[in-house]
Amino acid sequence: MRIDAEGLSFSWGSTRILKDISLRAEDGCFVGLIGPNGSGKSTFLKCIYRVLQPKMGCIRLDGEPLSHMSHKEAAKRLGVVAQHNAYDFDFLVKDMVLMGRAPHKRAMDRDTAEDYAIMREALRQVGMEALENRPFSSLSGGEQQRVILARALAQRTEALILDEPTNHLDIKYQLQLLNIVKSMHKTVLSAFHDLNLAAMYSDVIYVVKDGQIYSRGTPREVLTERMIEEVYGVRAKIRTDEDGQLLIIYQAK
Ligand SMILES: Nc1ncnc2c1ncn2[C@@H]1O[C@H](COP(=O)(O)OP(=O)(O)OP(=O)(O)O)[C@@H](O)[C@H]1O
Repeated sequence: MRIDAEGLSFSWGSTRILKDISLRAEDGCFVGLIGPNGSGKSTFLKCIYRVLQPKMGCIRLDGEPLSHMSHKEAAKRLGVVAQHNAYDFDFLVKDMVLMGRAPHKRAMDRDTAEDYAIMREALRQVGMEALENRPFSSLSGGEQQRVILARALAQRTEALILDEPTNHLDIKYQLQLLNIVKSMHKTVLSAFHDLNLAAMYSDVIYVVKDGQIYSRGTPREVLTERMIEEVYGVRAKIRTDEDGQLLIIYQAK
């Protein structure tokens, strides 16, 4: 599924946060979104997953305006793994993941054997199958993040929006989460702070600075010493290892 954002603008009061941002994620493409703290990455992703309403602009899924779709219809097509997972009620892990099935059901439908099978498969994919009966609140931050990914996987959407999905995860699970997502060949739009991870997993990277797109292209085109200096104010060296992987090495001064 292709995701297009065209001319998105968003303000908090009189402060303009997003200034005419356009982005395209082609079908099956992993798009990384990078930029400094406060540059507008989360705000942009929230406009896509409809927590925020852009002041101007249009979001289309395969050409169809998102604003014409019901929330349920959109949730069948877009799954979300966001940064903060605060819930007013405590749920069991299995119930959290079963919530991912909701867009595929009517209001009072019971969970079917197929829903349970999909829930267990999703928990297995993130290595959490042994914890299905634990209260979500009793999990560590990283375990919670993996359950949220399992819920998005159980939703069986064509596209995933990831807002700093590896925030609480140790390096093994950062790589595991991104490997799982990458192996599914879904359309992915993911914010990253770690530029080396962005380079490893993204087909295309958009750089956001002050609510605007500063540059876009392949990791090799975008992740330059000049960009890192101009956008982050940090000196870095870009190297390529023997496997052709880009390496960003930061300079202390
Ligand atoms: N409710 C709000 N009211 C006013 N300003 C807000 C509100 N929420 C966010 N902002 C501001 O919007 C700007 C963009 O925030 P956003 O969370 O989109 O940035 P980000 O690029 O995702 O940052 P980070 O990398 O730190 O997560 C920031 O300056 C932030 O302070």
